[in-house]
Amino acid sequence: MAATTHSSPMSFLLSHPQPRSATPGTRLPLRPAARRVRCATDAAAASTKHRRAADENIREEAARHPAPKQGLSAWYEPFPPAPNGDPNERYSLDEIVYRSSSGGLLDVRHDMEALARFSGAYWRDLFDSRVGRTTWPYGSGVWSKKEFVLPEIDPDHIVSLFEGNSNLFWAERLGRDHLGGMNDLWVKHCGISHTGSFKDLGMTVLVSQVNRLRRAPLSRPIAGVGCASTGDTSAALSAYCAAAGIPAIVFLPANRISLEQLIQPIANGATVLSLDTDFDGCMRLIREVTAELPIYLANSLNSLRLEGQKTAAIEILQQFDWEVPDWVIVPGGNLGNIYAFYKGFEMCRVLGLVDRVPRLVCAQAANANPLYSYYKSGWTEFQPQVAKPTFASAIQIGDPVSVDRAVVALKATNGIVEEATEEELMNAMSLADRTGMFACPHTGVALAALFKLRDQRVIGANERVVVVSTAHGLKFSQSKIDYHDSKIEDMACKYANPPVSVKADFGAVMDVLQKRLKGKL
Ligand SMILES: Cc1ncc(COP(=O)(O)O)c(C=O)c1O
Ligand SMILES: N[C@@H](CCOP(=O)(O)O)C(=O)O
Repeated sequence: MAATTHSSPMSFLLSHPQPRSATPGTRLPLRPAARRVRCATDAAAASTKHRRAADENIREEAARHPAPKQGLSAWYEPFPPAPNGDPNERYSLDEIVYRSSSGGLLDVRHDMEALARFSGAYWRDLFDSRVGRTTWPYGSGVWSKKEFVLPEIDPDHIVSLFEGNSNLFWAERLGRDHLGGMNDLWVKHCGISHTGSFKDLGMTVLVSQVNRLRRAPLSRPIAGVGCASTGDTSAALSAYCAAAGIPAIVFLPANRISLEQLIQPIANGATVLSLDTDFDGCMRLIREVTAELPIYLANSLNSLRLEGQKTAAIEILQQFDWEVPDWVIVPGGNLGNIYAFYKGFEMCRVLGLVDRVPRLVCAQAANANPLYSYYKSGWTEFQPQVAKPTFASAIQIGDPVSVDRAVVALKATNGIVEEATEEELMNAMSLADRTGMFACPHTGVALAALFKLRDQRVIGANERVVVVSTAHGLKFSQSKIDYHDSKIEDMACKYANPPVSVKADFGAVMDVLQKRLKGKL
């Protein structure tokens, strides 16, 4: 489904004006008012009583107050445990290993007995006490749950941009006016985040562990960190590596990611390879390359990532004051995230922070729906596919690495898989925008699944539902431009709202406005 280039009222949106810059060599004079503000601020700072010495930073301060040792630990185990495999197969998180001895997936396992020495109420209170602080590293929504993530990592090794703590938005109008009077519909805005997607949550964990491995005493010879990407993993990897001073290498499918996503790793100084293949092809290549070169693999095949991503589930519980929603709807591509959500909810259940888990829905684009087809076959036959282009370009994935993880998550939560056509996902996204959001097409996929499940009466009007918004809509502005331009082949673009070209003349402007406002005045 290609959008056409042409001249129209929207075409001004296609050319980007150059930002104005000061003439090279000229220095902008510091205005006297600004100078005054600075002096006043300096004086205020001097009189403020610091918790730490003025020459100490928050990392150093944290090092002076080490958390008490709680005997917690985590390691890698085969996922799922192989029936005839070695029951003792496990690896330290300090090993560089992505696959079990039988070639299967790995999972990070926590010492649940050690965690269970503390009550659910203890963990709830601890996590609540850290929200909204700047104490290193707990100002991060991920590291505020450090004990459930990487309990043993030294805070000094953590690479964090204080990610997480994202908005849980009450979608009042969307639920009430467009979903049959739903009164408890929420959108978890994981994309309103440092690099504009939920990938930040996992990347802080992975890059922190790499940082630990590279530094003394482990001093592992890791030359860089690499990933294949449909645009969001690469953005997150590049930003966290840049923050840590670690080289990043990203493999991108040429012409299949948005311009905004492409510029992110370029700006962050990553080595960007644009490859003439799709995401699945990039994934195969990065796996081969990381087996040959000392490049650490950052895709969610590496289960470290999911430890960070699972904190979004814990955060949702926390934001509802530890009440469990009825449904959580997650758009799925490589399928790590749906499992991460399950893992976060299940860990809280097992440790007594809550008493049940929500039902999960994984939503796929119909053009890239291998999990949906698998689900529809009654989980009998998984067929990888060549995914077709979709406006939800970050989930154009035909051979997801975490398919087995997704099946575990869905079976354990009495979950559902839904799909959305291009028209359904773009309409759902655009309708959500009309109620005050600025959703990305992937969120459109999840919203379209909700519309279907409401129509089928699977989800009730009074149930508490959370739709996970995985990326910021601004990363996908071209798809919105195409939609509002109504020039997408075979799509009615029901909610298109193009700008109106009007002569700069009072009468002409009045005519347009009167027509628009007819019956509304
Ligand atoms: C914006 C966005 N939404 C959803 C997904 C799906 O997540 P997962 O690959 O973990 O299924 C991805 C990446 O695949 C993504 O970038
Ligand atoms: N949407 C992802 C696809 C790769 O997923 P990952 O979670 O396995 O890294 C991306 O943005 O690259």
